[in-house]
Amino acid sequence: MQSLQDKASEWSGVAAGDAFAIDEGNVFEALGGTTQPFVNLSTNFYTRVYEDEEEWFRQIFAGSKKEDAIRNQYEFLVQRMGGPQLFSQRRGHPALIARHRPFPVTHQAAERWLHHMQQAVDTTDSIDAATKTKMMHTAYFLVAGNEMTRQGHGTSCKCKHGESKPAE
Ligand code: HEM
Repeated sequence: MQSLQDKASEWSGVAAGDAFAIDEGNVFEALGGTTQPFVNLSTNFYTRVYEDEEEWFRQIFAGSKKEDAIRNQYEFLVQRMGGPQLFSQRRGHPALIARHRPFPVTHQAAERWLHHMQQAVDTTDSIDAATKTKMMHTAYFLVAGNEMTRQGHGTSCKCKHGESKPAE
């Protein structure tokens, strides 16, 4: 039987090894050991989300204040990229699948999320090119993994996430 990781690779177009490249070094330290690059990235990302021209997408985030969403995300990213455990200290275990259960994370929403994250990553100068690629690989992989744990997703992904990846 195909493992969850194999499926995530197939659906996201990202090899499992590439998805975990983020763990090869300490990204937090490599970017200077401060929260600033992650604050910049999350602010950039959520500014795009909260100003999205697509109302159906904006609505998914309507229950959260932008500043709170930014903080939740950057604290998670700092921790995931090898920095202090800011997210867990304040919010507890990340449990991202459970935390996303209240939201309609449809395939279309996942595509839109990735689109904004790609744009945010591309326009955040405090992150170097190699790290940008690694971060997006991980994001594609996570989104694919999240999708397949959702009920009712009986068909496999027909779109090629890999095609919209940044050039390497
Ligand atoms: C697939 C598309 C996704 C959608 C539509 C989505 C949507 C949301 C929404 C509506 C929230 C609540 C905002 C808040 O109050 O913090 C949220 C929170 C969050 N999301 Fe996502 N998300 C997606 C993918 C991801 C991915 C790939 C990651 C991992 C990098 C992620 C990480 C987080 C984190 C850390 C939080 C804060 C959770 C908390 O503190 O309760 N999300 N997301």
